[in-house]
Amino acid sequence: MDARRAWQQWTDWVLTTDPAQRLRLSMAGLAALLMVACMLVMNGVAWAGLTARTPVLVWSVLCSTGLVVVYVAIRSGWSQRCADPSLTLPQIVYAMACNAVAYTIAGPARGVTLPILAVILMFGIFGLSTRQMLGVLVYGLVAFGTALGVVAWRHEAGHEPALEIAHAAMIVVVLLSGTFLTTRVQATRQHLRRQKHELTLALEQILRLATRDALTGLFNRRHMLELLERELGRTARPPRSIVLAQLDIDHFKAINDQHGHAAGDKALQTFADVVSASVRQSDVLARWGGEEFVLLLCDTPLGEAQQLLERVRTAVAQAAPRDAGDGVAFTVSIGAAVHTPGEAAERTLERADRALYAAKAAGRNRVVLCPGSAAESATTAAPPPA
Ligand SMILES: Nc1nc2c(ncn2[C@@H]2O[C@H](COP(=O)(O)OP(=O)(O)OP(=O)(O)O)[C@@H](O)[C@H]2O)c(=O)[nH]1
Repeated sequence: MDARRAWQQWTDWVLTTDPAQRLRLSMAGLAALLMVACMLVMNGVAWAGLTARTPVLVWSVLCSTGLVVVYVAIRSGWSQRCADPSLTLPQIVYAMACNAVAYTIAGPARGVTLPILAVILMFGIFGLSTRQMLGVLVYGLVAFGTALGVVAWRHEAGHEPALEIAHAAMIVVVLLSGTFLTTRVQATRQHLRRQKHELTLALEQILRLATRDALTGLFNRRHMLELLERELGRTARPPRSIVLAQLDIDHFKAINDQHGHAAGDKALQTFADVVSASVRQSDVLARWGGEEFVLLLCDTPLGEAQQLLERVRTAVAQAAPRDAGDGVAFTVSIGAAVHTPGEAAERTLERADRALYAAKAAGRNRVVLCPGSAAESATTAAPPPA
């Protein structure tokens, strides 16, 4: 395979692989580089005659096997079945075991393994929980305690009790600082996660306040106008049939006057619930202000809209006495207009409003449709009451 094709394949892989998986493989690659550097140092020590070559060679084979196993487990996707697909804990446990063994076979050069222990622990800072890191601390103390014991027991070349005590102290310091740093980083990450969660909730609330009516939970006028502009501004072939309806509760002032403002509020909520339950999921209902509401019916021919609005009117008349409290009954008058392609939302709403006036003038509790274009409607809509 030529270099250009290999490069192309690699860049394709980088572009198509999930970023989290790429990060896992990069981290595993970095750990592999560290192990390879460690193996080079150990083999250099052996070649320099400071220690026996065979144990170092066997150790190198074991380290390489571990690297290959981890790489295959991550690259094949197998590791994604695990709670931590980066396999941070197994990698750290294995690397520390290799490091402790290196300490016992490196002869007088065993001090070189200690900085490597510090680097291994750094990998845990972002990937391990505080509990896991405490486990690693205990495991490290046992592993390196055993390694120090083995060196002392074998009276290795260059074994100096004072030097071993210094090594032991260094190992304890490295393990304790690694654990301390991990707990600090974990606490900071937890704090950031909590803050992020709070910000998300605050943003959701701001969005709700900006787009919803506080009393009924329906969209507010401002948001409905945005929706209308977006929906009516879309061009479609053939043009879609869109109907806009204005709904106004009849004699609402009387409800407030006879039953109090709280009963009026409850009636508005009941009205919103009843109408929402009577329309389709795709229809959009908004509180326009006071006891006025606007309903957007997309992809709805006039005949179908008439049936739907009649259903809404009947549902309101039937449901109100039951849901809004004793004696609070009300009806709704509805005026609707078909949107003409290219017409501004305000114009269609004006025509729907004129139809609403006609419904009120004709005795309320009824649906009046204003079919056709703006020009046509001027003749078909009933005039407002004198
Ligand atoms: N309880 C309550 N009342 C409201 C709210 N917003 C507006 N109103 C009241 O709604 C009433 C509207 O009265 P009008 O505009 O005279 O209309 P109406 O009595 O429904 O008469 P028609 O529309 O002609 O059938 C007023 O008394 C407002 O105070 C609200 O949020 N809660």
